[in-house]
Amino acid sequence: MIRFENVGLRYGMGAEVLRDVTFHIAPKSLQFLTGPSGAGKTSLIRLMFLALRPTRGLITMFGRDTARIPKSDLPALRRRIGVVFQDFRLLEHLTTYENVALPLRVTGVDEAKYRSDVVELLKWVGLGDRMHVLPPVLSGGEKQRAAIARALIAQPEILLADEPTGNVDPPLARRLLRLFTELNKLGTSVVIATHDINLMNQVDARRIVLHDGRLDIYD
Ligand SMILES: Nc1ncnc2c1ncn2[C@@H]1O[C@H](COP(=O)(O)OP(=O)(O)OP(=O)(O)O)[C@@H](O)[C@H]1O
Repeated sequence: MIRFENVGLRYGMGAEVLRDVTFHIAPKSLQFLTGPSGAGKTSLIRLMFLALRPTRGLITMFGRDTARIPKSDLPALRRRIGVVFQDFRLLEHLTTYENVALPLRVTGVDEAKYRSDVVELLKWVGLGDRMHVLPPVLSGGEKQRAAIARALIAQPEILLADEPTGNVDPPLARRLLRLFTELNKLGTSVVIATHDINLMNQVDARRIVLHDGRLDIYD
């Protein structure tokens, strides 16, 4: 689904933060992306979401060379990828329900067609009773789950989650992990960026490990 071949990335004139990165995210796969702080996990996720372009190397996404994808095709391609950002990026003037519904609303779909899907998904992530409040009233863990629901509402083929358990206590982290493994069993590829060893030890999944911009894979 997503393939990197000898990808390098540098910001401006700085040193390369990713070097000769080669890997493949297979359909229906589950993997952790890990490594010390500053190793390049967020940068790698931004490349996978087409929010950044590599300085060198080849990235193919759903079989297409991303360097040749016209800008006008990017929104449709991005809809096939769900992202949970480290800082949630919820819109504060919209309710939880409206935030989660937004990816569908912007495509012009009639609300009557998706209302029950949004409600069902919010219940699935445990926010059934927090649908109509604004993000400033939500706890860190609730914001986290709202961000996960928003990433999933358009039924992406792949979910990229950047430190999705960074702001929650261990029981909630385990619950979120269960949510991701359930989602994976339903057929979605999942990439979880984390440096939480305890979390990784709970699931037998592939580990993509970044060290100083280079990558090792432990299947
Ligand atoms: N916009 C940017 N401009 C310049 N340098 C950047 C930018 N974003 C990240 N970097 C640098 O790239 C390197 C990798 O950062 P990145 O955020 O990808 O690492 P990370 O593994 O996600 O870290 P963390 O676990 O702390 O979130 C760091 O040295 C960082 O300072």
